[in-house]
Amino acid sequence: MAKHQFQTEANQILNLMIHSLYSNKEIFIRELVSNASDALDKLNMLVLTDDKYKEVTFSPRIDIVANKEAKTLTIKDSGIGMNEEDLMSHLGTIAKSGTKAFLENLTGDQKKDSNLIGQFGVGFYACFMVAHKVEVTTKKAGEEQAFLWTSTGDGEFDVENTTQDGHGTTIVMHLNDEEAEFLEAHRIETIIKKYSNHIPFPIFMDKDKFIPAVKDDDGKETEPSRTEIENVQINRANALWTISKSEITDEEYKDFYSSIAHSSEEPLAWMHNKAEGAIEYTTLFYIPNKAPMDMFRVDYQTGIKLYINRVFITDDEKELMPTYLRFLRGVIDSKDLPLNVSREILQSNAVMNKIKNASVKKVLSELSKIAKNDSEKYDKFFAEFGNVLKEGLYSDFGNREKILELMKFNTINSTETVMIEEFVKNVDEEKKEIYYITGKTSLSMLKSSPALERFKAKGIDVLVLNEEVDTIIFPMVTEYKEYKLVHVGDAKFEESEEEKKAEEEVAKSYEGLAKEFKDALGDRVKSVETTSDLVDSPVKLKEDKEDPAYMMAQMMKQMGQDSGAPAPAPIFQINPKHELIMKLKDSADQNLINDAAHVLFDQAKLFDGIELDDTADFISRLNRIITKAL
Ligand SMILES: Nc1ncnc2c1ncn2[C@@H]1O[C@H](COP(=O)(O)OP(=O)(O)OP(=O)(O)O)[C@@H](O)[C@H]1O
Repeated sequence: MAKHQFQTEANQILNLMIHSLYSNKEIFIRELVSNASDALDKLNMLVLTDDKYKEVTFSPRIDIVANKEAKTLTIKDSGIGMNEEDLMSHLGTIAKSGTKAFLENLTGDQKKDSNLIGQFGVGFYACFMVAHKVEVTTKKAGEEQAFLWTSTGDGEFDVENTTQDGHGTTIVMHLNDEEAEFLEAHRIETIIKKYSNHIPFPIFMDKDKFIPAVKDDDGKETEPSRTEIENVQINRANALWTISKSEITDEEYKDFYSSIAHSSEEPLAWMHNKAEGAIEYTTLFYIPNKAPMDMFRVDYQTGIKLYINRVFITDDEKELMPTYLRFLRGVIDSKDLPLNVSREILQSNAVMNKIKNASVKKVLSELSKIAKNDSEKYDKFFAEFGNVLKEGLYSDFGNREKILELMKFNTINSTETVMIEEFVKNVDEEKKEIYYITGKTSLSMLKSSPALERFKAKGIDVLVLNEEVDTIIFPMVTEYKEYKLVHVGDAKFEESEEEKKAEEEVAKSYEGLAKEFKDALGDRVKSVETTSDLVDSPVKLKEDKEDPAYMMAQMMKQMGQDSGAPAPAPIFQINPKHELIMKLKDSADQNLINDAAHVLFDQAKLFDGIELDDTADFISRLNRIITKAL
């Protein structure tokens, strides 16, 4: 017998199972049955596609045996099984991507952490919530040697050779005294119906069967009533997605979600679609209630399982759906793909691509239906997944218009978010320009940005995009139908000849102050100029989009890289109609002009959500100005 230590993260999860998580213990059955079902899926595919497994018989079943005397619960499957190497790596270390995120998100608060466990497939280790000792006997299909893995969950596990008739895995859990409920047939059956009713393989269990008394013609009892033990199938074992929609109840849809998403929460919505025609396929997609914890990690786990004619192929293929729909959970099943499809083939397979493209269109149109018919639900969806969906605006050019129509926008004129179809109703029909502002600041701050003043003065509504991703994505979105999307900084309004002339004159009369500001600020600004865009604010910053450094930085940003180079110097714009600027023009106090140039520049940066280089300098200059004013 060889003793081994659990890897650190495995140990942390184990400790948590044993000492912290007391609510919703029943999910350990879901987790083990789901592993058994995965093991059957894997063997099914190998038997059908790999000559090495030609001799292996595939007779799929899962058995649950409760032994009240010995206080053991056993879950047995006739799946792929594990060899020594599998046992060591799968049941001793944790390689799952979500694990780290799970451990990082733990709060130490029992209640909150119990909820987290629901969002996260806890896997095999969940059995230690109810058992003080677990024995796994297993033999891999096509191999000779069987192994026994034993652990009491105290940091170590043993692996030794053993014998076993067929291939597959048997897990015996020695239950803690207070967990006797999990030995009751009706309790187990309820749990199976709740979480595992629609896994595609049958689950069997012994159940008491009541045999009524036998009576003769006179009504005299010839045989007393008795109970017999009968081994029965306790789940429906039908792949839910293959059943027609009208025959599936909401409860069944929800239960299936719970088994495939390992979640105790209800899904927000589901979409079940059967396509018949040149290519036949079925999809069943769910939108979860909450974003998966690993959604913004590069190593996120996919939630779509691919089946080929009901044979499970993979649940680890990120190409099945575009990454901006990575929150979806569900199934794609098609008869029209080759069973021995490899990952490379899958990615370039024309049938798969057609299924993928049609599925994306379907999901987007279903989302649009929800947005129209159930705005409350849609708002919930958008709050959780809006920023992920937004990624589609640059990664899925073909569906850009549809994705844009699924966005919810803040605008300067509305207190609630609006959708673009609504928004364009108020856009000038001649100019056909949709104006937007982006910035990494709070919504209220961005709404009061000086750059919006001329729009407010003209009563023109503007989309206010204050998420960091917006600053990267929206410069790439230039059109919506016949409308142009224009950044507020690039918007041009027609001016009469007189207006232009007047502006030129104003600019001339401010040349002196502009030069003094430029001298004071040096390389921090590219140039200083007057602007007619401002109403209430004295100054604002403008990016010089012609500057090669700006273009370079923008390109790097779009590729998701930070160039590390300092941001290119902006153009500093001053408002000649503002009292402060007018007074500075007439001032002869060079020190004051110098301080004001710095304070105003910093003020403009703050409005744009840019951190100050030297806050102490800003404060001391501001204080000097105030002192002078007193
Ligand atoms: N009954 C089984 N038969 C064969 N292999 C198994 C069985 N149970 C577990 N395993 C192996 O152990 C691994 C770890 O299982 P665990 O339940 O901890 O995580 P998982 O199933 O990979 O992830 P998740 O629970 O999130 O789906 C599995 O991926 C599988 O390789």
